[in-house]
Amino acid sequence: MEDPGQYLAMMRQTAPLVHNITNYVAMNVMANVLLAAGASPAMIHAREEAAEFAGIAQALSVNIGTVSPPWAEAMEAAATVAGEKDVPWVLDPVAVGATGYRRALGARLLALRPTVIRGNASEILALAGAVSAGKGVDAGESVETAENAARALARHGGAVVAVTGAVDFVTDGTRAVRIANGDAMMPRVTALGCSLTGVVAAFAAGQSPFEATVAALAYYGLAGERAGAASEGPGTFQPAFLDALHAIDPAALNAGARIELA
Ligand SMILES: Nc1ncnc2c1ncn2[C@@H]1O[C@H](COP(=O)(O)OP(=O)(O)O)[C@@H](O)[C@H]1O
Ligand SMILES: Cc1ncsc1CCOP(=O)(O)O
Ligand SMILES: [Mg+2]
Repeated sequence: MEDPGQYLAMMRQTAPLVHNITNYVAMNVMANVLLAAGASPAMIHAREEAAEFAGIAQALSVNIGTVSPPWAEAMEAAATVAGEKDVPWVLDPVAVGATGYRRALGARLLALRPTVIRGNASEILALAGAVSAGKGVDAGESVETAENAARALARHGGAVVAVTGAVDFVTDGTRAVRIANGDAMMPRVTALGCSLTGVVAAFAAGQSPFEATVAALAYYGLAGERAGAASEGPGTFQPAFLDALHAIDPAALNAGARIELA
């Protein structure tokens, strides 16, 4: 992709209102990540208002990390409205293969046709119906292992599918790319995957989902590289990562993005 920076520029210009139905662990981290990137996050999960709010947001992210039945109801209602109103929505199927409850909810959310699905390799494999070796919320497989599952999910559901890990993979079922940006410290800090899903939603607001997703992943990985170079471990990585998200501009993204056709 020639100019991922243009998608960052447009996201910042729009400063989209991103509605997130996320988990207790990610709530604060994700809101700070979205603010640092230049979006406006709102964490709203009550079933009494989630659908209404999805209709006024510019993008929605749905994350099943600490889901329980009332939240699941809110997720399904919000995703339904997003579909009706052409609000792009991104599914983060956290630990979807771990329990029958999660597998069933994952299937129901998939049927509501997310615009983008972003997960680690084990989550994408499980969502596609394969057996996976996920360890709770953490991946047990390499990204390459899930590439065929990602292609099948994308072709079947019409979503852009992003598998993240050491080298990320994104496909819309026809096109596919790999993004080599990132830092090995990122999976050692909780909620950075969840927060990435919110950033993908922000980029997808009013922009072509495949290109927006690729640009968001390169931007996020580049911020991880900068934070890794500026920190000494998981503790200092977190503030350095927020600073890097804020500091990276479109020119820096174009210079640092490592995107290749797959
Ligand atoms: N080993 C790694 N090296 C570099 N970047 C990584 C590595 N593992 C994950 N990342 C990056 O961390 C971010 C979150 O992805 P991931 O850890 O796969 O999500 P999750 O936390 O949902 O499992 C992505 O930007 C991804 O590229
Ligand atoms: C630890 C944990 N437990 C339930 S949700 C959650 C956060 C997972 O965040 P991420 O997938 O971004 O690492
Ligand atoms: Mg995750």
